[in-house]
Amino acid sequence: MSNQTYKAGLEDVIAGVSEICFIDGDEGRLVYRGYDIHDLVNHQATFEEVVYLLWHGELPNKEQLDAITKDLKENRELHPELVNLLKSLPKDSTPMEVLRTVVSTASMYDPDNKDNSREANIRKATRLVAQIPTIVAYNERLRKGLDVIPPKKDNSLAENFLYMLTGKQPNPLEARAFNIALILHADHEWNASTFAARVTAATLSDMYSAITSAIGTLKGPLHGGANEQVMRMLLEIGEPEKAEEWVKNALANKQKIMGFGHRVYHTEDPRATHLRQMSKELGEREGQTKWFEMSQIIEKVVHEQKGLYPNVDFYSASTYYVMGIDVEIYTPIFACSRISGWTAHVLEQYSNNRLIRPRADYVGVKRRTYVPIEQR
Ligand SMILES: CC(=O)SCCNC(=O)CCNC(=O)[C@H](O)C(C)(C)COP(=O)(O)OP(=O)(O)OC[C@H]1O[C@@H](n2cnc3c(N)ncnc32)[C@H](O)[C@@H]1OP(=O)(O)O
Ligand SMILES: O=C([O-])CC(=O)C(=O)O
Repeated sequence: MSNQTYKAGLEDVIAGVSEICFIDGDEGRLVYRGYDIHDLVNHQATFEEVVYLLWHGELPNKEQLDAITKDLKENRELHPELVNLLKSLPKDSTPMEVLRTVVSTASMYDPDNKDNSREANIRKATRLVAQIPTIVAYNERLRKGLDVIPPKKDNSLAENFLYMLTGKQPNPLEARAFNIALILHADHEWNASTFAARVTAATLSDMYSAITSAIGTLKGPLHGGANEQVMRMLLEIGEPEKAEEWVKNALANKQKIMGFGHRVYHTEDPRATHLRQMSKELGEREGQTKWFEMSQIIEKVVHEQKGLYPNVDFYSASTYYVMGIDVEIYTPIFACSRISGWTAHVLEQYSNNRLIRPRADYVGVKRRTYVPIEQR
């Protein structure tokens, strides 16, 4: 074993085959089932269409889109015991801890959980995509001591999430921006959380266990947790005039700037192109341009000094902030979208399964003789 090569962090290692998502990290391209994300966004696709595409491999026709949209709408309500659970969790839990716990518990209330057929797994995936936004929005209301706002049937998934946060129907620009954000975060090949989901599924464990693994993995600040850290950084800097000096100091102190760098992209992350534009447009509309201005300064300095580009988390932070969304739920919002990709990957893993079990290059002591405790 020891003379085999390995890559720290499995960098660029191909760990399996997939037909779901393609990334060209040099060209900055992201493709879902053959469709470029720029095309999906520019043609104003809905998130529901993208969910269908990821699960089934084709864009839906009108009938198929109506059917998945109806299924997703009809499955938004949580089991009453899950609402009770949300109310009973410690008040200082983070929204990602709550999401991980409630999704894990939801498996016990899912009538299909003991059935691992593709049909049952599509029904479970539908419930997960439909209910994760409800879990996040309900918890957000409860966390603030407010009553929950039940989902509204005629809303799209994007509109409904924003509606459940405030009780107000979102304006069309916000709803469109949020729908785009959901599309952009939907899938990203074998990123850490998706890989965690696939490793769990590959033991033939159930879909909820796989998704619970994925949520725990997304939570970390090197992955989905970075979007919250970006906003905390912008809030700490406070004003555009302070941004350049702040970032230069941070870099001089070898600090990582959250929202920059990526394991796969060596150029602009194609999602950042849309999110940058959305952050600018929504900031102008809300009369809150300073977060975008600050972000632009940070982007320039980090690129000049480190040659790094913003990733998906950088401009999503200021976009959500000017939409009035609390920083604490930026990573759960990522999960509201990525659940579409996670479930697509779990379905793909089951359809062509092999246990995922790599080896470690053991570099510890090879052989020792047991020493009785009184002689140590
Ligand atoms: C949805 C997502 O998961 S997107 C990623 C979200 N995460 C973040 O935004 C956190 C900040 N970024 C990072 O920590 C990294 O860029 C990662 C984890 C995303 C990718 O990491 P890796 O591919 O392992 O790159 P690695 O950490 O080895 O960085 C390579 C070099 O760039 C530097 N670098 C990478 N990212 C950053 C950053 N954000 N700020 C400052 N320097 C950075 C590293 O310090 C390292 O420099 P060195 O060679 O002088 O030591
Ligand atoms: O691909 C990755 O490493 C991280 C990720 O999930 C993304 O960028 O969306």
